[in-house]
Amino acid sequence: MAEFIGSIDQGTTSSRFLIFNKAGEPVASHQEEFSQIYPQPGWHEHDPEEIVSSVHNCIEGAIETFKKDGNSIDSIKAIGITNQRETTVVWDIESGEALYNAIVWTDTRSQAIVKELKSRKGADELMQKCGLPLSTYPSVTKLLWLLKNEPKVKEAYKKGTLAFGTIDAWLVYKLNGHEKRVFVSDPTNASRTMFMDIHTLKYNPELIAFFGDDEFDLSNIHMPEIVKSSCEKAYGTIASGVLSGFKLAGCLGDQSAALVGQKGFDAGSAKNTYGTGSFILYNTGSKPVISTHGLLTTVAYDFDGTPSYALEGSIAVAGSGVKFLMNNLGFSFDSSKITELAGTVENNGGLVFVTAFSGLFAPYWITDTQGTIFGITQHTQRGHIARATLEAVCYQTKAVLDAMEKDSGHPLQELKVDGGMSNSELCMQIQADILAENKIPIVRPKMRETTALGAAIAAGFAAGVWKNFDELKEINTSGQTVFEAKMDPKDSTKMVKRWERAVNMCRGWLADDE
Ligand SMILES: Nc1ncnc2c1ncn2[C@@H]1O[C@H](COP(=O)(O)OP(=O)(O)O)[C@@H](O)[C@H]1O
Ligand SMILES: O=P(O)(O)OC[C@H](O)CO
Repeated sequence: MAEFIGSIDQGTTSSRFLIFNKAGEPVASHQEEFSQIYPQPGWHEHDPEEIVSSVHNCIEGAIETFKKDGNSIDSIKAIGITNQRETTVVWDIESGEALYNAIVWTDTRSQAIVKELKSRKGADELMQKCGLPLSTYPSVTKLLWLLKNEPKVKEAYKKGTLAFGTIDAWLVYKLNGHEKRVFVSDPTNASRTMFMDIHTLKYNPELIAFFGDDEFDLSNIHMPEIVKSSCEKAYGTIASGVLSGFKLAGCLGDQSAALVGQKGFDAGSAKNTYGTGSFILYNTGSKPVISTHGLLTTVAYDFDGTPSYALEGSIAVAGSGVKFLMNNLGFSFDSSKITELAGTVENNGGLVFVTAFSGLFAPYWITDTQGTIFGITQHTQRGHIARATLEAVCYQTKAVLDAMEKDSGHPLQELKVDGGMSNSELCMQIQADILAENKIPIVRPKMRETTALGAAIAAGFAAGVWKNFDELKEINTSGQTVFEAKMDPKDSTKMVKRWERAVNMCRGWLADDE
């Protein structure tokens, strides 16, 4: 009988469920967008219950197609989970009820907390221990904001019933049903909290103590047990719906999942996923490399207790810039039309859009700024703004790749790409052009659901559908598109210099009390 693997992909803007065959081809899928809640400038929330119900809906939708095509659900051997990382959920371990909306990774409300933490003794050593710099991005600062500002959260802390988790932990907990109390997280997700020691893949009491204070001892909060990314027993089974009783057997944060789905298993291979944000992961093998050039150190995957690590360049705004032009400025109703609009002009017309909606992440880490457009004249058209929005991601990608080259000492051979925005041919060509001096080809696979594929691989290893990396070799290899630079490197270098000038000019826009 044919064997299939299910994959839950819980992203920042939508949830999906895909079913893959052993050749790594998706045979059925369903996708659902959910609400983006922006209560104040800089705040970004999701409803945790809506996230769970969107996942259930996607499972039901994909299974309907799967069955209609004559397949039996008994041929689904296991289910993997991949998810937006850092996004923070707090719930009461006694009731299983969420105590606040999920605070999304893009949210910058914890800026004052970050500033205070940076002044504490030991702040300089955090990076060596957990691989992340102090910023509003990791989960810990969101948790601290909730403890300090939300009475229900404080109350649960005092009662000793406060549970904290990233989206993977919340989903596994809810899919299993509250009664079973399956409370786990994998190292690729746990490494994004700042509580996990990047060297041991365990919670580090020194890190937990660093973030506490006289009022809050964080060791009193229930945190998920960290288990391998691929594991038949730890993740439990789905408790309700059409896949009730089916095993959850793998879990990876979405950016790690994309690296796995792109089969970036060799040290030196790298991918960029252009989704809501854009995330470049560079496999550094079995040793964590701590960046001295503004990158993060993260766990790439841990299938069998011998983890692989990656250097990461996190860019906060990619597709969300496209969505901003659509939803806030009314430029179009469809993402692909933004690309068309950008194609109506030959160049950016002198415009640089620093899309710093959450400040600028890697490799800059600038917090005292906001989105800024430079170079507007009477000549400026909507097409120029659309083009500058696409270019912003590509400039930041170049800055990250240059930092990776410095940290690793090796130039990158090729950049594998995926994610919603990689559907834009124009954007991928701009990317290749902006990298003209680096001569890095952009390689886009035909099947671009690589994040979901990565989670399916994690679950498939646990269920014995695949046994080793060699068996994955042929998956998703045909029909790739390669984008090479067409621009003269002298011209792209000029563009990059203008971008760097714009980045420097936007520093310091936000005053201390803003
Ligand atoms: N043709 C396109 N051109 C530009 N952006 C696109 C295109 N298609 C999709 N996108 C953008 O990609 C993003 C969705 O990508 P996806 O990988 O699904 O993100 P996520 O996993 O973060 O939810 C959206 O922000 C959307 O605007
Ligand atoms: O939703 P994405 O694909 O932009 O990914 C979100 C990241 O995991 C945040 O770190």
